[in-house]
Amino acid sequence: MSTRMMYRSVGAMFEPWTWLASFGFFAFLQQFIPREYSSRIRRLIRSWLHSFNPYVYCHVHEFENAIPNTLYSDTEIYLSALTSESVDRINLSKSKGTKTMTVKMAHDQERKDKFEGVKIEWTHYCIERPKVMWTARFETTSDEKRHFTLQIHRKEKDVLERYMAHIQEQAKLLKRAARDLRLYTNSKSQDSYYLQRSPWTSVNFVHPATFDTLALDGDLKRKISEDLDRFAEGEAYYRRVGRAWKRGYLLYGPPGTGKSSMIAAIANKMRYDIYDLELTEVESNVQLRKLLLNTSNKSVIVIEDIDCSLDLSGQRKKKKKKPSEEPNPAHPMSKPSKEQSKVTLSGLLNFVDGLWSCCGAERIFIFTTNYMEKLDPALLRPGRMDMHIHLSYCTFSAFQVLARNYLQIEDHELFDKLETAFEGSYMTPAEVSEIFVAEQDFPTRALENLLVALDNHRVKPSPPPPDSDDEQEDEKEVAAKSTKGKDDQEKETTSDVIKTSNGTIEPKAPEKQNSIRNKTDSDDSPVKAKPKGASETHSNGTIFLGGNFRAVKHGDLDMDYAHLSYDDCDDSLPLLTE
Ligand SMILES: Nc1ncnc2c1ncn2[C@@H]1O[C@H](COP(=O)(O)OP(=O)(O)OP(=O)(O)O)[C@@H](O)[C@H]1O
Repeated sequence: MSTRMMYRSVGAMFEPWTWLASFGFFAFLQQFIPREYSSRIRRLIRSWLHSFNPYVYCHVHEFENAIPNTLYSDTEIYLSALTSESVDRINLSKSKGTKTMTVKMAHDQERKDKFEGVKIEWTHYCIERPKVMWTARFETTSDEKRHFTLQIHRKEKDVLERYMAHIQEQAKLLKRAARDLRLYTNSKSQDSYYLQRSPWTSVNFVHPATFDTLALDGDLKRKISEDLDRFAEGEAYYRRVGRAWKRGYLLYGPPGTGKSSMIAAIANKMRYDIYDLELTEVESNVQLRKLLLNTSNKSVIVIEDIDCSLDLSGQRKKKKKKPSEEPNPAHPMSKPSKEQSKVTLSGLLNFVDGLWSCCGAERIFIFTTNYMEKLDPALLRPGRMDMHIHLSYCTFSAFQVLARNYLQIEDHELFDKLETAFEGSYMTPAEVSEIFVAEQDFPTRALENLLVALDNHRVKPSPPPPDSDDEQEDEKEVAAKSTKGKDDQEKETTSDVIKTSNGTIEPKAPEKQNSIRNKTDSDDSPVKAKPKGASETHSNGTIFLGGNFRAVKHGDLDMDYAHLSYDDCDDSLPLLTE
């Protein structure tokens, strides 16, 4: 070790008190002076030395009373992420099965940091101590004691508390960013489902979608991103208001508009694992609950195409079977009928916001559907899904994101033509991106092909016919109820505007706009009748309405809430007038 290094490691980096101790000064003192005097001399020397030293020192040990000190690991993560030119040695490690490498500060390395304008210096120490292991062979091993020492000017030490809180916060974010994500499935086709200890099987989740690559209306993207940030930071808030720390999003829109991509982007942003729940594989409400209990915190629980997963809309209306028709569970040959063993709507609702859903924290539930109007209103009720996010056909601004990602162009002479062509055309982002992938090296050709394709997509794709008799019955029922009580019913609205919470009104092309609806507890008032063409602002100030949306009141059982459906929904739904 060079003299300079020696000086650094033993002297300059230690506080003066430690410096003296390291030279055995006090041991020497104790040998010649009686104990009571030596400790007094120690105290005097210490205060004398401190009066010269402008710094205070703070030690963060790896263990406190043999218990791991979380402040040490947070500091380690935080400091390892700080770039420093003075670093000449670092420790690298990687565990089996992880994709990320860990960078740690080596012994005697220092890092300089600045917080609120105050300079802070850190040094890492690993002190090796020989240790005898009482094994059969009397092995001698070494035991490392590690700690960080922080040096800060005496006058500035008031920032310490805030600084340490900042370190913990940053370490939390860094830990989250370094996590390997997993994608879980409950699909039985994987391995022998029943032989596994967990009802989920998983693979590493690596998906390139991010909020930057999502082709969405910029405003919508910002709103979702901010909502997620608020949620991630919301532990104290959720505790204060007495709500479970979870959030629900319903993504709806035609196929190929980015619902799955958005789920991946959300998981990547939050660094949450994804639990892709295949509802058709779940045999009972009890099994559904078990699946929920086996999910981890910080996770996204997804049910894709919820309208196709189960016949949720019809189940509540199914007639009760006569006792003679019910299978007898006591009978040895009796098998549960398909209907009996399947998940029910109430089972699913409990899964989302029942008591069991609160066992855990930081969970995001996401349901997706291509046909919002097929969903049971109970699923749409405020409090269940906090946000309804409409992903729709590609707009010019969404196209610009795709052009940047796929063709790496920000501008082009054909952009003006394309902007006009996007109006009144119904192409999904998936269709646009397919054209771009095919011509990825020829941007001009890609844009020309897109112009032709936009022209061929002037007719709006029609919605699929109702799936089942049940559905038609449902709709008839809704229609019958709607005409009965006209007083509290809603009206058709053909407004082409969206009113924002700050009062501005923006023109919107119907069905071409991604929209978002906040569903909060204050949002449960029935939709009032509105004159034709009116837009609506909810009591919570959230925008919604526009285009040819039609307000529909669900008079179903416990429904006290109305949702807004498309203008292209089944015409058997009555237009509601005052
Ligand atoms: N909004 C978007 N932003 C970026 N890429 C998109 C978007 N929408 C679709 N794509 C592209 O199209 C492909 C299909 O999109 P995705 O699977 O996310 O759509 P979806 O709405 O989930 O469709 P489905 O309802 O059929 O499941 C994706 O791989 C992605 O590349």
